[in-house]
Amino acid sequence: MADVVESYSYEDIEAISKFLLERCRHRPKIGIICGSGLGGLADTLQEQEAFPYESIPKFPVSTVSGHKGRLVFGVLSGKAVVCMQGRFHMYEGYSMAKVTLPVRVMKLLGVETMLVTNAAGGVNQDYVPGDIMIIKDHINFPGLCGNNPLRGPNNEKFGPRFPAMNDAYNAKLRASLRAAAKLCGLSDHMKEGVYAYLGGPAYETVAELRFLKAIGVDAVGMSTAPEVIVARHCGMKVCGLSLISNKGIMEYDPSLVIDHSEVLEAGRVRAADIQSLVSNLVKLIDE
Ligand SMILES: O=P(O)(O)O[C@H]1O[C@H](CO)[C@@H](O)[C@H]1O
Ligand SMILES: Nc1nc2[nH]cnc2c(=O)[nH]1
Repeated sequence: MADVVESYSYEDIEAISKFLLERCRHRPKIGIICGSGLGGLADTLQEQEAFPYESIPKFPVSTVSGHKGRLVFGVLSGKAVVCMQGRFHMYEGYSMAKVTLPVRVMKLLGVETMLVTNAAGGVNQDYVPGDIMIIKDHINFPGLCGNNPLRGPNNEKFGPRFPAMNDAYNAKLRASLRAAAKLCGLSDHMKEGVYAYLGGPAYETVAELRFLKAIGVDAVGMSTAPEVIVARHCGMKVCGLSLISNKGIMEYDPSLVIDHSEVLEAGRVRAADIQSLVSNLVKLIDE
């Protein structure tokens, strides 16, 4: 017999989206997940209607600093959007079902296009803190060992048992991100590369970073891939951005350390640029 994996039924998710739709007048087709230190974007929405996670039935709560813990609806560049101002991570102790619950809720709210953002360590030696990487592809390390967010009974109402992931990050949206970067004068800071999702919460050892570099990883973090897999499974178009918050430490030099406050500081430094990049992207998205 199969072991038990935590899951939410379609009806559970429908009930959460109904709860939100009954209390909110926006009908967003665009969803945005704000990474560590990048939640300021949600504060810039016009006509905001915000729901603290504690107020939403069956929702997990944010436990990591730099993740405020609110679902914020509003208007950005003239379009209705919904932002997760704070995400959930497996290292917080949440199941994959909880980590990805908001994505399915967004699907039932009517979201068709998802922008996922994160803070990540630079593995590619050409990357410097402050660079913004358009995610071209990901490597889902926990997933390679079986901890995929789609593990467990498949709900056909969301998508197929065996979804394709070769086109996870939409090529047209990636082109729109490049165009948006040009519009706001950020082209020189833009990169495009492969994100590796590791479980965390420990940062990488030198050997792990050297391994990631050898296999073609450009940036590393502890999020994003589960959300993207679930979003693609239910047919959303997806694009992603990693703010390179720090350089991966590839040498045995104890004077070099990485700390979450450095990650949050990188977000503060680039906050206005990320906000203008995302608002230009939203302008370019066809609804
Ligand atoms: O991926 P986000 O949530 O942006 O945050 C990244 O930054 C935190 C570590 O500093 C980890 O949570 C990592 O995943
Ligand atoms: N795993 C991981 N996550 C991060 N998030 C921000 N920086 C890093 C990093 O260097 N490693």
